[in-house]
Amino acid sequence: MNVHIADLARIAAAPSRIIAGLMSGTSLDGLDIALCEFTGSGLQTEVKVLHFITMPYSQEFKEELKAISFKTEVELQKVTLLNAVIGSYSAKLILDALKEWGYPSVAVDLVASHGQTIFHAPISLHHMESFPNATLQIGDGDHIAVHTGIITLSDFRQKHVAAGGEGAPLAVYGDYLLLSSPVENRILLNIGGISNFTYLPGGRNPALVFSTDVGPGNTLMDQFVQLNYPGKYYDQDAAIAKSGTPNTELVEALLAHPFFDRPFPRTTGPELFNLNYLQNAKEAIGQLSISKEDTLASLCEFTAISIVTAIKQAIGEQPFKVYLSGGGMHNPLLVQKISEGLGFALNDTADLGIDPDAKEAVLFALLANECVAGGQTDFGHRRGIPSVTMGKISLPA
Ligand SMILES: Nc1ncnc2c1ncn2[C@@H]1O[C@H](COP(=O)(O)OP(=O)(O)OP(=O)(O)O)[C@@H](O)[C@H]1O
Ligand SMILES: CC(=O)N[C@H]1[C@@H]2OC[C@@H](O2)[C@@H](O)[C@@H]1O[C@H](C)C(=O)O
Repeated sequence: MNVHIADLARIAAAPSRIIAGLMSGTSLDGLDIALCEFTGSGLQTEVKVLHFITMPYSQEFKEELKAISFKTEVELQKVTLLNAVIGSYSAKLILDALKEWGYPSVAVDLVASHGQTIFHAPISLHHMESFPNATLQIGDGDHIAVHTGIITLSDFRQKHVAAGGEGAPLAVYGDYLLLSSPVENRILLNIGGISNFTYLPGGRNPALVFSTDVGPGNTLMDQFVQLNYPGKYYDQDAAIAKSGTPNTELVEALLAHPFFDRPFPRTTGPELFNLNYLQNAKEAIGQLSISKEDTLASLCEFTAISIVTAIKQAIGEQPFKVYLSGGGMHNPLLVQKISEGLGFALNDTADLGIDPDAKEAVLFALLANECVAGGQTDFGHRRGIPSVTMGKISLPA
């Protein structure tokens, strides 16, 4: 038997596993690494996050990623090169993080790598009837396995698409196993570049849970700041948005897109929510000279309204709690507006034992744990939530 397959069988059968989960989202700002210890699988899964770090990308690397991301036309040679580079760079960042924590790489059983989404193309975006839903994450797992010596699982979204989904959101697979409650109705709201939530009705009925993207989280605000305030990456503590006033007509124009009428679950990305989207909304209302402050205040208002509307639509009249995660939970104006819209204060996933900044990296570690040591959760025959395990396995040699 191949020694690595024997190793994998041992890891799968062991009572616990150490898995490094890796996530880099649409902000292109760095690689989140969560070193996790798992025991059990399925609804018996228990996870302890041993260490978490965001390894920031250099400005140069961010620019390389930006040049090939979310555009219909890019340099194919660059995509090919970066597929290898992101893999080997991720391996270096994992080894650097392990060194910083004083944790030996031989003690890590598996790496679970999301890769970098460079284009997300559900049918609702491309509208080409002869083509399916599709999504592309690069940063090949073989490079990670070879350079770290650790068995690596990667490219989690393709199985979801192959089985009829849009390749996202995958959050439901982890949120259901780790964070659902027998009694409390929960919304787990992640505000990254794109915002998404998981609906977890109390009682843990897998046939009722789902995750959906809502629309933009930080991405429109971040893109606007990066273009208009050289040297700034985002509107820290919402200082700029707080100094402006939302333009009601602009907010309404931003909300007037058929994406917001699509049924749950729906998915999207910066391919749709970008500065052209903002420009089109300004043109639609014939107001091209709205101040920068008012534009940012409007983007914040729009983001909050789209989130509140989608949550209310999902939850109906039941009592529920909201648990936040993702970088947007550090934007005080956005959180205040969501909280006002819902009429109560919001919790975050730390209240459920998961560091909200680490949550998505933990999710991919959990998907690897299920792939190797667990199995499929049966969500029933539902659009957008195929009952599959995900991840491709790369051996180190
Ligand atoms: N103090 C703060 N004030 C305002 N916004 C903040 C603050 N801290 C973080 N943010 C927002 O969070 C963003 C980073 O969030 P995060 O890293 O979750 O995004 P992401 O990696 O793209 O997520 P995803 O993978 O879900 O797309 C920043 O770009 C900014 O918009
Ligand atoms: C295609 C893709 O990379 N989608 C991401 C993105 O970032 C947030 C949102 O859009 C979500 O759908 C997804 O990530 C999370 C981790 C998910 O799949 O649940």
